[in-house]
Amino acid sequence: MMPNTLEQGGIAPHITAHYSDCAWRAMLAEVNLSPKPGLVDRYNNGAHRDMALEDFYRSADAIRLWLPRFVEMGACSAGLPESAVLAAIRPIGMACEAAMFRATAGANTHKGSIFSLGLLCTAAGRLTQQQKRVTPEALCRLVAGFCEGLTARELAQHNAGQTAGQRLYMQLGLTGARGEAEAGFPLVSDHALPHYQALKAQGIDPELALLDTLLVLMARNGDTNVASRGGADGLRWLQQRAIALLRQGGIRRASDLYLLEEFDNACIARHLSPGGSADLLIVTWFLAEISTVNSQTLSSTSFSWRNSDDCFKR
Ligand SMILES: CC(C)(COP(=O)(O)OP(=O)(O)OC[C@H]1O[C@@H](n2cnc3c(N)ncnc32)[C@H](O)[C@@H]1O)[C@@H](O)C(=O)NCCC(=O)NCCS
Ligand SMILES: Nc1ncnc2c1ncn2[C@@H]1O[C@H](COP(=O)(O)OP(=O)(O)OP(=O)(O)O)[C@@H](O)[C@H]1O
Repeated sequence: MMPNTLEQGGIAPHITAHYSDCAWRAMLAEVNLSPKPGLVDRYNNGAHRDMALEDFYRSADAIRLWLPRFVEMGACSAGLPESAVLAAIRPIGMACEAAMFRATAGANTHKGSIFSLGLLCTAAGRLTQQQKRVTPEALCRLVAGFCEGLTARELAQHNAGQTAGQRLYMQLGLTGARGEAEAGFPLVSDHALPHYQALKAQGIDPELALLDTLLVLMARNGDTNVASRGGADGLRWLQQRAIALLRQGGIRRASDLYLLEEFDNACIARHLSPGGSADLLIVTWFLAEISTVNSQTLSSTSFSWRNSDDCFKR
């Protein structure tokens, strides 16, 4: 199914394109970032046997077609209570997920990213329609509003144990992607985003800053991807290793990258991949990019973004 064009709820097309392109570039920035522990990147497929870099590009391109629909739905539903919005965007999320699985012949490349970016694009559409400033704080607060009660509804009360996330809530109490969204992405807003921005302000190369920020997320995140493969022990091991690397000084220079290659090899040997932290890194990049764009420029200019190849070219 191809996405339908919805009535735009009054948002100029270039603004819809800006937020959806930002989300698409966030996915490319994450997957191109290398070397990442356990994850698919430009160097290898990490601890994954069913997907490779090209699948991520195909997946991101398939998702790209659906991202404007989230922004538009956010604008169209701007008069509804926040609690009604998730139900309005779920069919778009499901269709986008189906498009991702078709593009990758069944591999789960971006399920968590669709969920988080879909919510953020919807929030951007709503704020724009309401003529409010689109800031990281406002976006995260709105996502929390859209997801209020989600953990209780889908994990605590009606948990059929069908998905990895539901099973891990029953086994370990992890709330995964739902819990992070419902809390307004606190790992991103309180830790990853300020960390990434502070490193860049110190003049650290943005790619190294983003790799260090991935470690910050891995050190704290109750990642259901890691727990579904390695259980509580695997999650603890991965968090401890990220904490140790950060305590040693983290990733500041190109000469530190071998530490991530060693971490990658150890993750591959244990068959562990921090997919949830990768998703939160995508959220971090998206919010960092949003906060650098002046909203007045946005309302008067037509954007032509860089080609995907420009994202973290080596
Ligand atoms: C809520 C979702 C993510 C449920 O998936 P599931 O039950 O498997 O939960 P789980 O928490 O394991 O999340 C799935 C993915 O999220 C990511 N993830 C895992 N842990 C975390 C974490 N702590 N923080 C953020 N993301 C995480 C991973 O990539 C993982 O593969 C989602 O697939 C879903 O319901 N999709 C339907 C589409 C939809 O609702 N769209 C509306 C909003 S766009
Ligand atoms: N670069 C990346 N490499 C791997 N996973 C990523 C990357 N970026 C994001 N992810 C996230 O990780 C998830 C994929 O993880 P995983 O392969 O463990 O899931 P699965 O296929 O459902 O489980 P399994 O492979 O254990 O059967 C996706 O939902 C995606 O959002």
